[in-house]
Amino acid sequence: MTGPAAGLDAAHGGDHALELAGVGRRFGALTALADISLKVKAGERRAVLGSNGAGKTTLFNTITGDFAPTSGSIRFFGEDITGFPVHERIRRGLRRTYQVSLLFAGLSVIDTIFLACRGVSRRRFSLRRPGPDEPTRAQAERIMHAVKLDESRDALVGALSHGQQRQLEVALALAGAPRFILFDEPAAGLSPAERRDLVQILTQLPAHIGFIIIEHDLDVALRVAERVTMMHEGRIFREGTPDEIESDPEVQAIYLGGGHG
Ligand SMILES: Nc1ncnc2c1ncn2[C@@H]1O[C@H](COP(=O)(O)OP(=O)(O)OP(=O)(O)O)[C@@H](O)[C@H]1O
Repeated sequence: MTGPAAGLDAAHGGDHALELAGVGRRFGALTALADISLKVKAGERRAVLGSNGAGKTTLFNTITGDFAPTSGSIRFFGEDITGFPVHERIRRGLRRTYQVSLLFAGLSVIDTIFLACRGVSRRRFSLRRPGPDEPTRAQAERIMHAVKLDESRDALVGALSHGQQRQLEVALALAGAPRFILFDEPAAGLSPAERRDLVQILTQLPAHIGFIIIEHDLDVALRVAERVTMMHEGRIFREGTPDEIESDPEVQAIYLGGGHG
């Protein structure tokens, strides 16, 4: 094995952040996910692509615990989390972002990030007012810098551009000590300049934080991911490097709408 994945194998003793074995999810008669087996190494950056209704968001919901799978098992850093509630998965370092914004318009950027850091810290139930040198304040400042929002530090969330709000959502996923993040279409609705910022933010995340990104913008997905998993009608039908996926005729036929390049 060569490239970034080889180093990861050595560094993590072959450990996987995520291991899905035979995961399925039905909604009544509809099979949204069928027999999904997927391994993502610790620190790996993976894109999951597929047309509308392929099952990508359902896949995220089963990993986070929002939906229980109807079959199969899910391991997170070796631990079977299949039956765990959402908060137990968060406690172990799993994070996600949503397609639809869940931000509070009336809070400032720094307060939003601070509260997110506080919410996942062990001091969240403390009755003492946090002081100016409280460690979560410093963490909030670092995260704000990592998502390029320094200049909007005291702006209200409702006054941010759509792109800045998406950057803030990435910040929320970085609160606490994330080990793995699920990004659900973070580039949706962004301008070309905002997309470039997002690519930079994602590629500059600390190396130990792995992620899966669902993204319709191929340019973004293939630039930030080391490996790509293609889904179609609830199943995985291809996995490979961005180059392999981009030049695959079947991928082109199904996902890129024909044109066997
Ligand atoms: N809560 C639900 N109840 C019933 N059916 C659902 C539910 N969530 C998803 N589905 C169905 O499961 C299938 C997969 O949907 P899913 O949202 O996972 O696809 P997707 O690949 O994320 O699509 P998109 O790119 O449009 O977000 C679809 O047929 C969808 O209608």
